[in-house]
Amino acid sequence: MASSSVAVGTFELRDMDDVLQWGHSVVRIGSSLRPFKPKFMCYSPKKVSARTAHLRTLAMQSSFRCQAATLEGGLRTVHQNRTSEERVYEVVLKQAALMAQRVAQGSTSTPFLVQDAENLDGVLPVDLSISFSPQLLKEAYARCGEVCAEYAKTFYLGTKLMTPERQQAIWAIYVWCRRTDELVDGPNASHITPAALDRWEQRLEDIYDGRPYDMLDAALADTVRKFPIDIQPFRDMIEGMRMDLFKSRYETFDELYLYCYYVAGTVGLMSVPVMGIAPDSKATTESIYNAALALGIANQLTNILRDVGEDARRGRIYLPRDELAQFGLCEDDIFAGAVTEKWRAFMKDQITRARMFFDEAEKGVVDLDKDSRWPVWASLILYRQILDSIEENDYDNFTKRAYVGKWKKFLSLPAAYGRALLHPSWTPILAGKGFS
Ligand SMILES: CC(C)=CCC/C(C)=C/CC/C(C)=C/CC/C(C)=C/[C@@H]1[C@@H](COP(=O)(O)OP(=O)(O)O)[C@]1(C)CC/C=C(\C)CC/C=C(\C)CCC=C(C)C
Repeated sequence: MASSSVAVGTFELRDMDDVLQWGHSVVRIGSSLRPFKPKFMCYSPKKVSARTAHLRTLAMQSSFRCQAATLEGGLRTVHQNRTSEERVYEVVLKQAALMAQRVAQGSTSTPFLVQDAENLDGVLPVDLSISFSPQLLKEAYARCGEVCAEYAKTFYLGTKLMTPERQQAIWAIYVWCRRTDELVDGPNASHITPAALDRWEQRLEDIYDGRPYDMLDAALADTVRKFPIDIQPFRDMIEGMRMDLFKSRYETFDELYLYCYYVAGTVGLMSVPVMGIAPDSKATTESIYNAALALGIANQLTNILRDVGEDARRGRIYLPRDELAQFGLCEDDIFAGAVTEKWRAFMKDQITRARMFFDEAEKGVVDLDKDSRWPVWASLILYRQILDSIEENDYDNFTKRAYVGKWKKFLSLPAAYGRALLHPSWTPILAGKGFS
């Protein structure tokens, strides 16, 4: 799309006001009856009480009004006076609007059909004239499944519970994310330049235009043709990899939040349209996307807290410099790697914040389609336990790698399965009884 406006059905969304107005009304169509107020997380773990939802909404809307959102420009456009969270929220709104369009058209529990794409003119850049050979696609998806099984065995097993269309789509997305990550984290990372990432982005555009470069790309091209997955989260993940090329220090949590969105929050946004929303969910599409975003952020924060020592040995510090300073710490303390009382206090705060993001994510899992809940719960529970393990290591994340042992992992699976059985309509009854 070349313009800054987005056509959704018969609507033309020109700026953020339009998106807010349209999004807030449309996301409530069908099963989504409760208006959703964006609840921004509190950046400072010290101020857990946070601002009121009313103030948050007002602040967000007035800042949105001041600056018409350039949706197409994504997050690369310069946005003054807005927090990263507000900027990322624009992307959430756009994804939710796309998905809501799908909800308005019928059930989300079946794959998005190609003919539905005609009703989203301009939103999904699909070329309906292109069709891939079914045999090639079968092989392509099978290869994606193999890669997924090799890198993420437990997660792969979880996807086996999903419908064949969904599991294949998740594998294709997984493989693209893994390959993107490998560009800056894999064996050839030292040869990767911004120009190489630009080429990777061009290849992504080609995937969306129905011109895949190899068979793994073909699987993704087929997936984005079947499901209402917008290109923006994919572009943003590449942007995160660009950030990793030149940035090795983070001044504030706001900077870190943006990085976490780029490399992990995006995964949540890509996954929701495939996983689907439970037909009996009463939640708004927007709130479910928000939960998915929160899970990505929580995972990435956990990853960062686990890998402090390893990252420091590569010259990288992801922990916000201003928050370190609040605890009387500086980057030399990280390189020295001493577990002091100051360090423990700092880590406790960081862990509290990561858990807040997990809590936010948990609220949305129940609203996913029933077959998709188990792998999400499994990955959430397993990743969340890494935080417990950092505590068990007495906050020594310089020399010890926090991990979840085989037995704990094994026991988490039935726990995840049990939670996945929870029905969206049961949550009001179970809330307050320790099941939230
Ligand atoms: C069910 C499920 C988890 C689906 C997601 C599948 C998927 C497409 C995963 C792609 C993951 C990937 C390869 C991302 C590339 C960037 C990256 C490496 C991010 C880090 C992941 C962990 O990486 P790594 O393998 O290096 O970790 P280990 O060292 O082995 O521990 C991240 C930390 C981010 C991963 C982010 C997610 C999995 C997002 C999950 C959110 C959802 C699936 C949305 C769920 C919906 C609701 C409503 C809660």
